[in-house]
This record gives sequence, structure tokens and C-alpha cells, in this order.
Amino acid sequence: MNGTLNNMVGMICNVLYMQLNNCGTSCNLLKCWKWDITQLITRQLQMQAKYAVLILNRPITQNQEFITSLWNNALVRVTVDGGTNRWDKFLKELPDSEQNTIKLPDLITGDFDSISQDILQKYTKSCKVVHTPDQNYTDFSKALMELQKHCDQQELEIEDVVTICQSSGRLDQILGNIQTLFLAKEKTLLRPNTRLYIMTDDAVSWLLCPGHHIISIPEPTRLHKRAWCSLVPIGATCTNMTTSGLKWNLDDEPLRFGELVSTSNTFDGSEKVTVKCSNTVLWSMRVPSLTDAHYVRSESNPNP
Ligand SMILES: Nc1ncnc2c1ncn2[C@@H]1O[C@H](COP(=O)(O)OP(=O)(O)OP(=O)(O)O)[C@@H](O)[C@H]1O
Ligand SMILES: Cc1ncc(C[n+]2csc(CCO)c2C)c(N)n1
Repeated sequence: MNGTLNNMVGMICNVLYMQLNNCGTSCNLLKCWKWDITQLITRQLQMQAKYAVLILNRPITQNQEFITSLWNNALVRVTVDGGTNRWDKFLKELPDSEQNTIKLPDLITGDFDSISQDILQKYTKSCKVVHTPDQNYTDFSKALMELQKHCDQQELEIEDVVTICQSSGRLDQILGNIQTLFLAKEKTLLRPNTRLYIMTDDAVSWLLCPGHHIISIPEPTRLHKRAWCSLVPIGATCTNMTTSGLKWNLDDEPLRFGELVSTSNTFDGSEKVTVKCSNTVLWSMRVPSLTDAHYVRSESNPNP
């Protein structure tokens, strides 16, 4: 009896889920997500987007104009521990005339084992500083918790969180950052519908949960000769994956370390990639315009 009741409740929940999330395409039975990062990488569109930007402790290597525009157009700006030193260095390398057009961080967090005392003092005067000493979570994870608190206090609704963090130096930290992507979902560090991205030099990564995903491929990515993308089953086998829009597609196949992991994949020229997956996987793709010196300018003025 209990089993039947549970099944019925499950069916009703699924129907509600479908109605809430049906994206009007082929995904009638699975939760469907549409991903389009164009707003986040195009200066004019950034002004309409509701996002937060987080700077972690790695060199900031993207195009200066891109980073300053992403920063100034954000609803919330956060630097995390040693990320504050990196931000200060980035600012000092800007032309003098630009330095005072850059907004201050809204929030500085961390256990403060990496930020220099000078920088901490400099920003404490004008920014909200939150010390997060807990040694069971990384400063990135704790920064997301503080970001959500800040948004709740200020009644700010953010749809996307863009984390700037080059993948270099320490493999454990890189894996720790992926763990934070999982924690953000599983422990709801952020609101369930908030999208969380990690932006490395010229690539963007995020988690695809079990379900159906439609990923818009930005034009600079599609047109790039050495475009790449990857689908990596982190932590657990993805027992079934089906894709379209890739050079090497999967057809209801398992992805597992020791068997098949889709690295160095690329696109077939389609505007969208679709992914149907039974388990969470890490999606990454090259976005060459993040480091391209001309992209942001040519976006705002087609005839520079
Ligand atoms: N080598 C690295 N590769 C990738 N991410 C990094 C690396 N170093 C630091 N980070 C990220 O920057 C965040 C802030 O770094 P922080 O300045 O606190 O350095 P840390 O003390 O080594 O990091 P944590 O305190 O989180 O262990 C970290 O939580 C992590 O997410
Ligand atoms: C099982 C286990 N492994 C490692 C750490 C250490 N650690 C993990 S996150 C973090 C914070 C760094 O700012 C530290 C020190 C722990 N606590 N528990």
C-alpha cells in the first residue's frame, strides 16, 4: 500500500516538475536546463544580466576590458582571501585613467591566511569584510555562503555566479573547486536555480545535473579552429549519456574513469549542443573571446 502511495506521489511530483521545467523541446520527461553564457561574455548584454562575480586566488589572465566590464556590471562583486591581492594587482596594471572607474568589492571573505595585511587594511575602510575561519570548507565554498547571505540581506536576486579562477598550480585546489560546484548544489550554498560557473583563462566550466541540457555555443567558440569541449563524470559513473552537436557524440553510453571520459571533444558547427545525462558531469568549453584583445571592443562597435 505504502509503495503504491509513494509511486503515486512520485508521479504527481514528476508531472509538476515537468510543468515547471519543460523548455518546450524534446525534453518532456526529464528536467530541462537551457544554458546561454552570451550575456556574461558580451559587454552590452552584461548590463541586463543579474550576476555576481567572485575573484579567487589565481592570476587574472583574461582580457582587461572583458574583466573590468564583467566586474563593473555585476550586481555583487566578491574577492576571496588572496584573490583580493590578485584583484589589487590587476587594478594597478590598468591605465591610470581607468583605475578610478572601477567599482570597489562589495564583499571580501576568507580565513585571511593569504591576503596581505596592507591590502586587508586598504579595503577594510570601504568594503564589507567577513572573516570565515572554518577549516572544514575552502574559502571558495565559504565565500558562496557569505554571498548568498549578503544577497538575502540586500534583497538582491542573482541568477548567475561567475568565478574567476585560473586552473593552475595545485591539483588539490582545482579538485576542491569542483567539490564546491557540487556543494553549491547538494548543500544549497546558493539558491537552487542560481547557475555557478568557473571561468579559467579562456574556458568556462559548470556542472550538468541529471536531466536534459541545451547549451548555446557562443559564436567565437564555434568559429575557433582549436575549439574544444569536454564532458567529465566527476565522482561517479554517468551510466547513460546521449549528446548531439559534438564531433564525438555519445549514444546512451556510460562515462567512467578507466573506461570512457570525453576530453578534447569539439563541436560539429551546430549552434547548440544537447546533453542528456543520468548523473552529474562537468561540462567545459573553450571561450576564446575571454582573452581576445579585440572581442569586447568589436562587440560594442562593429567597425572599430
Ligand atoms: N592553485 C589553485 N588552483 C585553483 N584554485 C585555487 C588555487 N589556489 C587557491 N585557489 C582558490 O582560491 C580560493 C582562495 O584561496 P586562498 O587565498 O584562501 O588560498 P588558500 O589558503 O590556499 O585556499 P584555502 O584557504 O581555500 O585552502 C581557494 O579557496 C580556492 O578556491
Ligand atoms: C578530511 C579533511 N581534510 C582536509 C581538511 C583541511 N581543510 C579542508 S578545507 C580547509 C580550509 C582551507 O582554507 C582545510 C584546512 C579538513 N578540514 N578535513
